[in-house]
This record gives sequence, C-alpha cells and structure tokens, in this order.
Amino acid sequence: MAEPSATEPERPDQGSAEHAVIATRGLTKRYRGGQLAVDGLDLTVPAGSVFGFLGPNGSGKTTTIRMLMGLIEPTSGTARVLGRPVPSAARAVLPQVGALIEGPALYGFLSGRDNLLRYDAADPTADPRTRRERVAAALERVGLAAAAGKKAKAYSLGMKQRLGLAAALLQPRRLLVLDEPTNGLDPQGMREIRALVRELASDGTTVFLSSHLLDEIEQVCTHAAVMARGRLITQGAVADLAAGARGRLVVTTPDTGEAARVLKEQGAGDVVVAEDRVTAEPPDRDLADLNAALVAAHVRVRGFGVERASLEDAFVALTGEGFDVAG
Ligand SMILES: Nc1ncnc2c1ncn2[C@@H]1O[C@H](COP(=O)(O)OP(=O)(O)OP(=O)(O)O)[C@@H](O)[C@H]1O
Repeated sequence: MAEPSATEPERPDQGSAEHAVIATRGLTKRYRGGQLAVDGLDLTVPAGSVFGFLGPNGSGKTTTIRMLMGLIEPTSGTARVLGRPVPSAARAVLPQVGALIEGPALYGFLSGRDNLLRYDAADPTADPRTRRERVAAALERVGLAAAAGKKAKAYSLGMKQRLGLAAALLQPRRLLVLDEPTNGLDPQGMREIRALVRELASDGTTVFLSSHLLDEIEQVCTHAAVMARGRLITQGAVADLAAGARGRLVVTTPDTGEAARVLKEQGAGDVVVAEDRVTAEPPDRDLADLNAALVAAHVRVRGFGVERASLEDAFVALTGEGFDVAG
C-alpha cells in the first residue's frame, strides 16, 4: 500500500469539497461479472454532518462504502476520506474512522466486554495500557455497561448492534461509517440506535450512515445523498432536498365535490378527493385568493394549508418512481 499514491497527489480538495470528510469524484465500480454497481459517483460529505446515504436495495451503497473503507478497489475515479486518498492512504486514515459494516463480527461465547477487549487487542494502533478504561467507556456510551458480563450470544440483535457501535468507539474517531445500522431491528431497537447516532453526532463526529428507509434519514440526518441503480440522484441538506419537492395543498371540507371544482377552476393540478379531504398541486398564485374563491363558492372550509413535502416526495419527483423497496 504505497502512499502517497502516484496517481492521486496529496493536496487539499478544491472548492466546496475543501472541508469534506468524504469526497469522491467519478467513483465507479464494475464487478468482474460485468455488473456496474457504482457509476461516476461525486459525493461530498461535509464535516460535522449526519449524512444519510439512501437508496433501495442494490443501488450501490455497500459497494461505495467498501471502496471508501479501502476494502475493494474502484474501477475508476477517486475517493478521499479525511482529506487523504483511499485506498492508497487507507492505513493512515482508517484508525480515525469507526466502521460498522455488514453487522459486527462477535464471538458468542465471550462476554460483550471480552469481545471488545479482544477486538481492541487486534488493533495495532490501540494502547494496551488504556484498554480496560476505553472498553468500559465505550460500553457505557452505548448503554451496555450493565450487560457487559453477559455472553454475546445472549444479546438481542439490538444489543449486538450496540456492541458493534461500541467497537467503533474504542478510540476517538473523526468519522463513523455505519452500513444499515438499524437493519433487522424491531422498532424499539431502531429508536435506540437512532438516538445513539444523534448523540454521537452531537459531539462533532461526522456520521455517514446508509439506509433504505426514507423516514429514518429524515429523522436522523442533516444531509443526504440519494442513489438509484448505482447513480447519484441528488445530495444536499435534508431540508433543502425536501423543499425541492412542492408540498400538496390540502382542503378539509364536507363539500368536497364543489371544492374540487373550484380548485380546478383556480388552476390547481392533480386534484384528488378522499373522504373529507381534497388535495392538489398548488397553483402558482397567492393561496389566499384560492381560499377566498372557495368561500365565495360557499364551500365550508374546515382546514386549508400546504402539507410539508417529505424526502419521499422529493425522491418521487426526482426519479419519477416510488421508493418501493423490500423492508
Ligand atoms: N461481489 C459482487 N459481485 C458482483 N456483483 C455484486 C457484488 N456485490 C454487489 N453486487 C451487485 O452490485 C449492485 C449494487 O450492490 P450493493 O450491495 O452495493 O447495493 P446496496 O445499495 O448496498 O444494496 P443492499 O442494501 O441490498 O446491500 C447490485 O446489483 C449487486 O447485485
């Protein structure tokens, strides 16, 4: 593993990627079988963000993470992690990165604590003198202090996932990379992991997490990138991505038929009536005029407003397809 790489000189990134914790340019992976898993990816993960890497199953998330962690070579393009090229500088970079990829590898017959002691002992950059202390602190951090002496095989899936996170936290990290950290967990386990991720991010650690769950990204992440079929669809602040999709106008009324007629007359598109609600694409004009038109037509309005667009609306608007994935 030569470093610095001859093809990728050591220099700070340019422009908006200057403070990026992860920056890829044209990153591409074609597997030997010919499958193009990642296609020309330009990803910019700002420092301090909780960055959601979102896409349906098979969209290339794990392949990207494996390239970022130096586990597989890209076919073409470049990737920088913490300002250094990977895979060429992976050995220098990775000690500053905590990773939880494809579930933690645990020894079921060892206790949670002993698993972490063993894991830390295998890390040549870890100081053996502080090992016990660091293991205890990591267990405390993920809420496993009380269960530390239990054999790992007796842990629930959520506890195993938390132990994996504890392993990623044995040393101070500038970046945490978590591949589908809530996959397979029940709703309570999901909530616990999400709360933990928020807490980890609150001390300034950048967190990069992949997920196929839109609402998870909306709940936890400040920024997101959306993948579909190996290509980047969009990236940016979650609030901006959702704002890019226009919310729907919602009128609640007992007079739905008349309301629908007035809304169409006023230029609203895609008018849909469901029970006592009429929803529509808002027309490009002052909504106060629309409300006045409804009232003038004697429509009894119980509620009138624009529903906030979700990331799902944004995805559908961007790709023209539903975010339909197997849970
Ligand atoms: N080792 C491999 N050899 C050949 N093709 C692969 C390999 N790994 C993944 N692929 C293919 O590459 C594409 C992207 O897979 P990848 O696992 O990166 O997607 P993903 O978004 O992480 O999905 P998932 O959440 O299901 O893991 C898929 O079509 C997959 O079948």
